[in-house]
Amino acid sequence: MPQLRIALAQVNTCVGDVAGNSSMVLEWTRRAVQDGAHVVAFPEMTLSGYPIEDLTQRKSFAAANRDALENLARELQSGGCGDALVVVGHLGHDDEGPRNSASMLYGGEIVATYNKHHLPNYGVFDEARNFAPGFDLPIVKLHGIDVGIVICEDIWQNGGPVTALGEVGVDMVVCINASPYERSKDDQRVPLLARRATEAGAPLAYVNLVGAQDELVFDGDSLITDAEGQVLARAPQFAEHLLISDLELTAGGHTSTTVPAEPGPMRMPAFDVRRIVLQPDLVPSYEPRPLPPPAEPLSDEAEVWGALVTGLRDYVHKNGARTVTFGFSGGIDSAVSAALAVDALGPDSVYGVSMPSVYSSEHSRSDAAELARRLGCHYETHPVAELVEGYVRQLELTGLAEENVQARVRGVLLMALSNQHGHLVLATGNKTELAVGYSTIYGDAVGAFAPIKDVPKTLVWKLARWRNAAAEKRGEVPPIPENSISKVPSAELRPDQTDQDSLPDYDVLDVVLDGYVEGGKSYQDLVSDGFDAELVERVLRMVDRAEFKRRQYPPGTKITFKAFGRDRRLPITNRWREVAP
Ligand SMILES: Nc1ncnc2c1ncn2[C@@H]1O[C@H](COP(=O)(O)OP(=O)(O)OC[C@H]2O[C@@H]([n+]3cccc(C(=O)O)c3)[C@H](O)[C@@H]2O)[C@@H](O)[C@H]1O
Ligand SMILES: Nc1ncnc2c1ncn2[C@@H]1O[C@H](COP(=O)(O)OP(=O)(O)OP(=O)(O)O)[C@@H](O)[C@H]1O
Ligand SMILES: NC(=O)CC[C@H](N)C(=O)O
Repeated sequence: MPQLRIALAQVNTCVGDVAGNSSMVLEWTRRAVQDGAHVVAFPEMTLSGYPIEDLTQRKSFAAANRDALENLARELQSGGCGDALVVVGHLGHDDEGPRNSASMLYGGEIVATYNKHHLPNYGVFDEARNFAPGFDLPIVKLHGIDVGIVICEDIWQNGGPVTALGEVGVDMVVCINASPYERSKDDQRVPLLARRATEAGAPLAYVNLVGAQDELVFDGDSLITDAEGQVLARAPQFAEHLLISDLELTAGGHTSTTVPAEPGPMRMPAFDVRRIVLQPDLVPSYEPRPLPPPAEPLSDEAEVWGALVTGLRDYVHKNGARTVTFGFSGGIDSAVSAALAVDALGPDSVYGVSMPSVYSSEHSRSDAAELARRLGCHYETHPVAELVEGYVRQLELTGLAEENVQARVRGVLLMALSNQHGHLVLATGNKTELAVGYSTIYGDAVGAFAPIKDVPKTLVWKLARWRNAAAEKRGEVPPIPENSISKVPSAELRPDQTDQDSLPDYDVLDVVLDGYVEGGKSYQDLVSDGFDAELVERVLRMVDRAEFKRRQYPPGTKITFKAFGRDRRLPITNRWREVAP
């Protein structure tokens, strides 16, 4: 039976760094070829990075991609990798406009290019705005094996190129991806891949991007299934990885180049099938190796933690910074943000600041200091009482105006430290606070990046407990002081304030928010679910009114199905309310 050694290069690219991304392809292909790989596949839009948004409109950027691709083909050949089929994603451009393309490089040439057919245009994706769809279906025969190529969304829609490949006949499908992480996404991906492999009647090799780009995190989790959809090999999540597998493939001797005509919206117009033969019937002789054991999927909390660490680390490093600073209040949000920052950047890159006001409790200082001690990060104290008093006296402030000045003075101090020392400022708000507008705009909401902005408050506590338990299991000191987890949450902006003075209990609030924001439920749906009508009305009003605050909040890592921002785009000026006033 013909054998093919395939390498899936699960790499971390950077948007716009065409030269760096090309060097990465060269280096990883060399490694794969040294290990005997015949096919090496890289993720979607490897040369450009993903997503590139309106960079697609820059002809100079498309030209740089084209030059890099041609150079790459030559350099692979001169570097001794010319006998491997290298599949690489890049920005294409032709008479129809920008394309989301995958080219196949072999023998120093670009032997075929496939343009993504299904362009996702929902949630965080705007590909119909950015690309023209493709209808070419190149199938490359290497060592007698027919290899078909598709790109990410092509497997998420019924019909289209995978159906067509199944009908004309292929021996293997390579799917290159930039599939963003969200909780439980692999519950969808794995059955989906199984369905498409069955439809194509061939094994499916799925290579995904890893790393983060602005608010999106790509988890990797590349895998290979057999023709029945059984997982044969699987790469770990949130780590670069070269997954090399020997596949026993049946050479089907397919010759058809026409997809049987079958009317229907998914099949119009027909695909232009082209078969390209690279090495007629040459089957290399080599000793097949057993498949590596598939990587185990992570638990829910481990997966979320991995996503948050990756999102923060790549945002900081890819934007040229090394250090971060933010307020350590002794509360749970800043404690979890600090543990994440230390896991992402190392303790020497994290600068915690305690900024007590006249209303700050003793435990806010001692818990913050204990957090810094456990994490081994930098820590200093800058009291804000006198600075706040200056504003209060001069402007004769009272009530909420006085409360918010405390949060704003802290914001000013952090921005000053950022300017002085070059740290990025982190905003520590969680998804629940963002939903209901429970933060002070230009106060605790200042920052470059908000690592937990898509994490509901109840999940923040769960993650804190999980992170501490994981440390204990490894024989390490749990990073988060128990008191920060168990204390009653408070903004400490006035005497004896607690979050529950202004908000419903977080356990209930998070369920209502999940229904309204992620589930898209109406007021009536939520009342029918059994929630108190007055409570639902109050929560929905808070959410609707806070759009202006969310729009000005810093970017942060998406982990849920519907994160605020690109996933949920609402007008700021908006008089529509779910419940009539
Ligand atoms: N549509 C709109 N577009 C743009 N701006 C709009 C606006 N509507 C109001 N505004 C402006 O927004 C401002 C009011 O918002 P803002 O100043 O934030 O004040 P506000 O939302 O009234 O109060 C902040 C709330 O967050 C709580 N808080 C503060 C600090 C930390 C925490 C925490 O737990 O982490 C919680 C605090 O206890 C209080 O309940 C005003 O200047 C108003 O003019
Ligand atoms: N005394 C303080 N010293 C330093 N930073 C503070 C202080 N109080 C608040 N902050 C900053 O403002 C953010 C908002 O905090 P606040 O205590 O008002 O509410 P919170 O949402 O309960 O957050 P946390 O759980 O971190 O306390 C904190 O996460 C912290 O970064
Ligand atoms: N890059 C893409 O086409 C991604 C879309 C796809 N539905 C996914 O999330 O995996």
